[in-house]
Amino acid sequence: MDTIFALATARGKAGVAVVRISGADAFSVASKFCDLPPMRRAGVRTVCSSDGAMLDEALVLCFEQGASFTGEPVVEFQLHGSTAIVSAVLRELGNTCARLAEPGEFTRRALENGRLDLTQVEGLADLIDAETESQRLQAQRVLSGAIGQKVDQWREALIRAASLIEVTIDFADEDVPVDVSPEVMGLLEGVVSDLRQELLGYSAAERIRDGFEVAIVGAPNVGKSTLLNRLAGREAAITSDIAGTTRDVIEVRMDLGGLPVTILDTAGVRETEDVIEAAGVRLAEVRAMAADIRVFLVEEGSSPVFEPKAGDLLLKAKDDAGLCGVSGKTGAGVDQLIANLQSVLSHRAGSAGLITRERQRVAMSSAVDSLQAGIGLVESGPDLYDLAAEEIRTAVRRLEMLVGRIDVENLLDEIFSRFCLGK
Ligand SMILES: Nc1nc2c(c(=O)[nH]1)N(C=O)[C@@H](CNc1ccc(C(=O)N[C@@H](CCC(=O)O)C(=O)O)cc1)CN2
Ligand SMILES: Nc1nc2c(ncn2[C@@H]2O[C@H](COP(=O)(O)OP(=O)(O)OP(=O)(O)O)[C@@H](O)[C@H]2O)c(=O)[nH]1
Ligand SMILES: [K+]
Repeated sequence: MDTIFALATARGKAGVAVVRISGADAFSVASKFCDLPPMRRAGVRTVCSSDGAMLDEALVLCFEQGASFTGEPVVEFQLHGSTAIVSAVLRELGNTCARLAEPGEFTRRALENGRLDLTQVEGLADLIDAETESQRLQAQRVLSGAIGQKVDQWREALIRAASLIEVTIDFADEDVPVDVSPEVMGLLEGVVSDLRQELLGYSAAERIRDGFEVAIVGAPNVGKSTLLNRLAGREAAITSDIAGTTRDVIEVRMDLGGLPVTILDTAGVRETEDVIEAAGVRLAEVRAMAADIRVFLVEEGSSPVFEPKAGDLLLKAKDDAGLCGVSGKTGAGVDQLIANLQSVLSHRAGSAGLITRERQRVAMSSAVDSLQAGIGLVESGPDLYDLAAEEIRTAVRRLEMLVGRIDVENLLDEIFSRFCLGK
């Protein structure tokens, strides 16, 4: 396998830039640039090009095979974070037998060497993307390997269930010594109930990953864009006293007490002859209905533009004193609105479980399907035990796919192409 290298830190000026080399030839490649310090002991070294010219005074760090992030021999050059130094070092590395890594290739090697399972790889990708506290905590839980640990327990229970059944099949026409079905049913039902519990936490976890959506809705000119701008702390949307100003859906991403939230400003809802405005109104309704919460701005004496759902907030519009509503203009009531949104959303976020991706959900729910089929077959009696065992083995395979132990080659390109270079 090739020895690879890449800049591991972000491109551009920085205090320090880390260039990582991984692969069987990492030490011989790196030793062309300087003497290598002992394993896992940072050493200050003058890093030189092949013609002996100094490139940088750097910290150098070596990791031995089997005890590095990738599992391969790894060398890190911790350089001054100068774009010129980084370019020179990468150029010189290109003249060795090593080649530039593809995005995610270090992590791919960590997966191939069993340092991480596939869910951990996904957790790592989410950790790199995490922008809020809830995203960080969720990604770290997944990166810790918690899903893999559960899969190991479930797998053990299912393999025991399958082997109990198989013993019975082998006894076919003779007298079966004991009825295994109670124990088998107990094992299968236990796993199904655990899997169902995990599936219940998916939608909240997926929200934490992608962000919750809050739509501001109301009649034209009630002050939706002004409120959005107040929440965003900047002029994200055009405001004016002309009704029908906003036509597209305007999105502002915010960190609401650690939760990722996208606030949507939508077109004011009214009957209109203007075809473009009418299209905006339809879009507003569709997006607002799909959001997690709607904030209705309602003027004195009017009613909400459409039926609120449970958990939606109804506020008096343009309540400049903030007595029972909100004013984007003065800011009155805005802190209370933020607190209310935060409380509703953190309640929903609280039900998040371990699985955060559609791929993981599909693997788990197809395992549940097989196990339910298996349970039905076990209930029908020993004649169908061979089919039941087959369903249980299918469920085991689904769980092994979940952690990437089997059948994932076709998923990897897709997963790793989204990684940044150097990860
Ligand atoms: N400089 C640097 N910082 C970094 C990384 C890196 O690669 N380089 N990481 C990259 O993502 C993260 C740390 N991840 C790592 C995970 C495992 C090992 C490692 O060498 N593990 C060995 C030894 C453990 C030990 O010393 O106790 C092992 O598990 O056998 C290194 C980095 C974040 N910070
Ligand atoms: N007094 C008062 N005026 C406000 C408040 N919010 C907005 N306005 C004014 O009301 C007018 C409409 O505000 P916008 O924020 O554009 O209203 P909108 O609901 O986004 O309007 P559309 O995009 O047309 O649906 C502007 O002239 C604002 O300055 C408020 O809280 N108090
Ligand atoms: K307006």
